[in-house]
Amino acid sequence: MGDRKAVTASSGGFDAVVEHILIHYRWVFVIVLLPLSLLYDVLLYVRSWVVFQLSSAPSKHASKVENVAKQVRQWSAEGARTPMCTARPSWQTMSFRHAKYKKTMFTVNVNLVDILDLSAERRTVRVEPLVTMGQLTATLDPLGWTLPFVPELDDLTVGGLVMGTGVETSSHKHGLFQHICVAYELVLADGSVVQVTKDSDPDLFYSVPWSYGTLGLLTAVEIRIVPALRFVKMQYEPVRSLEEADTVLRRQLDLPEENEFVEALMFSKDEGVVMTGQMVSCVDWGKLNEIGRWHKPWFFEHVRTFLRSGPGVEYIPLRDYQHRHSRSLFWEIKEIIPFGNNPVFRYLFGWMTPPKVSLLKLTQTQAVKKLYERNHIIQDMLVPIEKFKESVLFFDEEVAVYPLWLCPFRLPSEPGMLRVDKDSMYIDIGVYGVPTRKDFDPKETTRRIEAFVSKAKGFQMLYADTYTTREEFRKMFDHSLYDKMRSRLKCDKAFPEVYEKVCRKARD
Ligand SMILES: Cc1cc2nc3c(=O)[nH]c(=O)nc-3n(C[C@H](O)[C@H](O)[C@H](O)COP(=O)(O)OP(=O)(O)OC[C@H]3O[C@@H](n4cnc5c(N)ncnc54)[C@H](O)[C@@H]3O)c2cc1C
Ligand SMILES: NC(=O)C1=CN([C@@H]2O[C@H](COP(=O)(O)OP(=O)(O)OC[C@H]3O[C@@H](n4cnc5c(N)ncnc54)[C@H](OP(=O)(O)O)[C@@H]3O)[C@@H](O)[C@H]2O)C=CC1
Ligand SMILES: CC(C)=CCC[C@@H](C)[C@H]1CC[C@H]2C3=C(CC[C@]12C)[C@@]1(C)CC[C@H](O)C[C@@H]1CC3
Repeated sequence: MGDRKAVTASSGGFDAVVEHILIHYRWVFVIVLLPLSLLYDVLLYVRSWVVFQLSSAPSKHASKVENVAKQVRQWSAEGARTPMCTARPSWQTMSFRHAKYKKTMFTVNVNLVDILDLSAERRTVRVEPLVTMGQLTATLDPLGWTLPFVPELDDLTVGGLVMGTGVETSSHKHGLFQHICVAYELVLADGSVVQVTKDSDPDLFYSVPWSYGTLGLLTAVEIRIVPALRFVKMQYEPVRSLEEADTVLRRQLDLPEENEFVEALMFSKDEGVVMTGQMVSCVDWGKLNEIGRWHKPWFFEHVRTFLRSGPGVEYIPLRDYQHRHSRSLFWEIKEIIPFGNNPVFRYLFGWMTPPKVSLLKLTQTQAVKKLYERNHIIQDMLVPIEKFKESVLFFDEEVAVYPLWLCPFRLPSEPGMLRVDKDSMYIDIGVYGVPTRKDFDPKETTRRIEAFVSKAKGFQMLYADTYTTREEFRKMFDHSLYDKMRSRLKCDKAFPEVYEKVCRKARD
């Protein structure tokens, strides 16, 4: 990775040798982690299986929520000395950083991990906040239902996606994760439990998304579901310039009835592949590609082959499609297991991959962390689709990291943090990897990118590092409804402001 030598040379003697081994041979440790990751998943699986067999989750939900409320009352009885946050340890979460505030705040156990109810009539599923995307697709897809879209990475939780955000390739039709949610159950700062919908309390309903747990503790979410078909018919269309990428993307976005899924990967600023897909129940068996099987190439490498072979069509099982970037952690896995896409490795060990993000986070050493800090960027920027070309060129000048993930999404004009004047089409530009520009500086470069995005009327995803000042942050995100709700719900002492949770200073 990038500047490995510089980091290694910064220490001397024994430390330098250890650091060298940890950085250059991290894959050895990661391979040891693989069976542990698998064991972790198996234990979760057994636990969920037992819960399902006992059908115990729905009947226990109320008492688990009461336990959350009891902790909030206890916080108040103890004098409300420090603000509250969830007790979920930082290493389990889907972001590179660890939240410092977990060590100082009053932590509330929100240990709610089950799927509660599926209603075919209402077309919704009711879940607890720690239910993961992997768990939901494994449950819903075989029953013939699925989420309108499934944010990638199996271990993303419903709570994190509601309080943060989620975006995927059907977002051009369905919007962000908040737009497929119809009701929230929350424990508020006074210990009361409320059920909120768009109609019952619009102010609270619209201010929950992007509030990062700073208005209340989420204990259940009702999410829309749609009928699931077994396969996705995929069309791959290579593009040879940014202009062409823009034209093809817009053409495909103009056909929402035909295209359930729209996504693109740019492999340089002039070369990429636009992918469109529809759910189907019949396949041309000769074109079936079960990309989720353990020995299959990493999905982004598979996509790259269409640059050589030209346009193509194939069929992918639905769940394999929904988790297509999970096995390669988008393309981050190549920094961790450089030979992971080699067929020998895939056939022998592919069934144990990916290593769990949480275990990678838990076991990463200071040396690796520093290396990532200095030579790596993980950012998602949400910009109006009109700014697409300009943004890719800007990212290219600043970091030139490829592949670049492009995911268009619809942003309705609604109250809340993401305020737009009219319903608009945006695009998520995801940059994950080692910048190849020599003058990359984690802070200064990110600040320039943030300023560009803000000027373009865009938004930064906040699981990533934000270096904005409080004023810049408030300019990017509309706080008017949020401030009103914090005052109505008396959040001042109970929860920090969003900025205090997401700014770079709040994270290690
Ligand atoms: C009808 C039905 C009802 C169910 N009801 C419930 C329920 O009430 N409560 C419940 O918790 N589960 C429930 N499940 C989920 C069940 O536990 C999953 O089907 C199973 O856990 C997933 O295993 P898999 O081998 O199919 O997927 P895998 O391919 O092994 O899992 C894919 C990924 O999903 C993630 N994952 C899978 N299951 C879990 C989990 N339980 N927790 C965290 N991550 C997970 C893992 O990270 C893994 O990487 C239900 C399933 C069905 C079919
Ligand atoms: N495809 C996609 O869209 C992807 C999205 N992401 C991002 O990852 C994050 C989700 O990761 P995940 O590990 O699931 O979530 P996290 O545990 O990181 O939680 C994210 C935020 O939500 C708050 N939160 C979570 N659950 C609750 C709850 N029950 N009550 C109150 N607040 C809660 C957390 O508060 P606290 O700090 O108090 O714990 C935290 O501030 C999101 O920010 C998402 O945008 C990442 C990768 C892909
Ligand atoms: C699709 C969207 C919106 C975001 C995808 C983001 C992911 C690529 C990152 C989210 C968490 C990241 C972490 C890592 C790689 C990139 C993510 C998966 C590591 C695994 C990189 C290696 C480190 O040692 C641990 C990191 C944990 C978080």
